[in-house]
Amino acid sequence: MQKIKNICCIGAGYVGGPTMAVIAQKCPDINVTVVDINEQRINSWNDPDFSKIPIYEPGLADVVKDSRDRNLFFSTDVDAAIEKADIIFISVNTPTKTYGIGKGMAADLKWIELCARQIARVSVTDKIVVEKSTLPVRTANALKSILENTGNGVKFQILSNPEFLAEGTAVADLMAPDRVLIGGDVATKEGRTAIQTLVDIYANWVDKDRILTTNVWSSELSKLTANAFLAQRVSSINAMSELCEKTGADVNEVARAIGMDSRIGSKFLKSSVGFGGSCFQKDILNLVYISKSLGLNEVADYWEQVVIMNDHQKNRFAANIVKTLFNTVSGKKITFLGWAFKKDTNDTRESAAIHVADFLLKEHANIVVYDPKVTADQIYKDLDYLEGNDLETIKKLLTVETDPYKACENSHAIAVLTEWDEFKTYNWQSIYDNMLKPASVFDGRNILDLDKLKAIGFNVDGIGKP
Ligand SMILES: NC(=O)c1ccc[n+]([C@@H]2O[C@H](COP(=O)([O-])OP(=O)(O)OC[C@H]3O[C@@H](n4cnc5c(N)ncnc54)[C@H](O)[C@@H]3O)[C@@H](O)[C@H]2O)c1
Ligand SMILES: O=c1ccn([C@@H]2O[C@H](COP(=O)(O)OP(=O)(O)O[C@H]3O[C@H](CO)[C@@H](O)[C@H](O)[C@H]3O)[C@@H](O)[C@H]2O)c(=O)[nH]1
Repeated sequence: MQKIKNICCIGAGYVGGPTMAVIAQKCPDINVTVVDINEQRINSWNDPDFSKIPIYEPGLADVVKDSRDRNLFFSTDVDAAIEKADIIFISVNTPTKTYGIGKGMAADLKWIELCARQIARVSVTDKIVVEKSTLPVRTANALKSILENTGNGVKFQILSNPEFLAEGTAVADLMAPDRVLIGGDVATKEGRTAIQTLVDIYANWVDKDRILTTNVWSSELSKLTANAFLAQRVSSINAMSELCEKTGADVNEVARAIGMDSRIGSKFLKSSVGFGGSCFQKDILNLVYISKSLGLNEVADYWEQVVIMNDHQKNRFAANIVKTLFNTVSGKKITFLGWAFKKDTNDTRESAAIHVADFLLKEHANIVVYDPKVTADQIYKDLDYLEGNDLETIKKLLTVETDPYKACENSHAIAVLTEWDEFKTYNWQSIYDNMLKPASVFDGRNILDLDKLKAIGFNVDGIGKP
């Protein structure tokens, strides 16, 4: 078996950065170089102040501190890292296509293909190429064709090793994963050897029973399937939340009751303003697109409903704010607590907050946002790309505060968009005293004690609450 000395990871994002930091910490004999074309991002990873690394994840700064400049390196020199690597992880973004065939559905594989062509051009020794990005099933075929047809005659083995970490718990998930999935060419000896090489790396800290090996297509499809199932649970409980509101049932009680059935399980049953994040919607739409492309229309429709339900949930949360505030929010100050798509991350991609803000801005509301980890710059960027929005107007209507109490002052209503723990510990009496009356709270995460808020004098609205 080949002794692995150098690993390269292309893409220093939410997956590449944390994943490689953990590999470097757990495998001190291997040099791990994470490369990216985004110079600013690489500079932040190399910042002498570890609190300034570009991704906020509990525990991540310490892991990076442990290995950086010892056997963990961040660089923009992609060619050099590829050249010396035995294993290359591709961990670049694969967002939904915004143009051409498959627009709004298919995964955009532009960056994946660029990586493959660069690996082929630069490589002068045999390499194992690992798909770490989430990819449509059968992408390994396209990679193989590019690597073999544009390369220098060296041999490539392609593995699929999807990442299952969730943001906010990335380090814990990487340290103790439920499973590590490795797909490869099980039909050939070289394929099996490549699979074993990657198994051996993970086996440095992951129990062998949790390392699963499959054929490459099963591995690629399992990633999309896992996200579809997880998102489906959220949409399912959110669908029930609307029914709860109409019938006097409480969605938390329903979730608890069904979750105690061991066949259903209690996780991922938290009703919310809707799921966000860069993965769920993108991956389901990709699954829908693949199914449609294969003529499986019923399969496509089944999964598309998960996204349709999620859009409905975000819309009805925003519409309920307007309705409750006497059918007009024009000129009214509404405070958003939270902007990130979930707690313990500074990631805002597809956050429900963006959608709710867009809805309320179209109703001419004045919005003030407080989020403990998201910058004002990021918030404006998130709104800038929405169709029909003009940033100058938005900046007049939406402001960002770094003090939550100030953000709530003189406001008509507070909407909780992210489940940050600190929101639970605020002095809600003092917040109430400084708001306009009637003062409303719309808890899009069901984290606040609504009875207590009601006793203070707030009008309260939770998700799926009678
Ligand atoms: N974010 C998550 O929690 C998560 C979890 C599991 C899987 N995934 C999947 O992992 C992949 C990466 O996701 P992410 O959230 O880390 O994305 P990201 O946007 O945070 O990072 C991707 C990085 O790749 C870089 N990049 C793009 N093309 C490049 C090229 N040709 N050469 C060098 N660098 C290049 C970009 O500059 C960017 O910094 C996606 O396929 C995603 O679906 C994400
Ligand atoms: O009961 C729940 C659970 C989650 N959510 C929301 O769902 C979204 C996604 O949450 P989560 O799955 O925890 O975070 P992600 O970082 O998006 O992780 C998902 O997407 C990743 C990218 O593919 C996968 O690797 C992970 O396994 C998968 O959980 C967030 O907006 C959550 O607030 C709920 O509303 N209710």
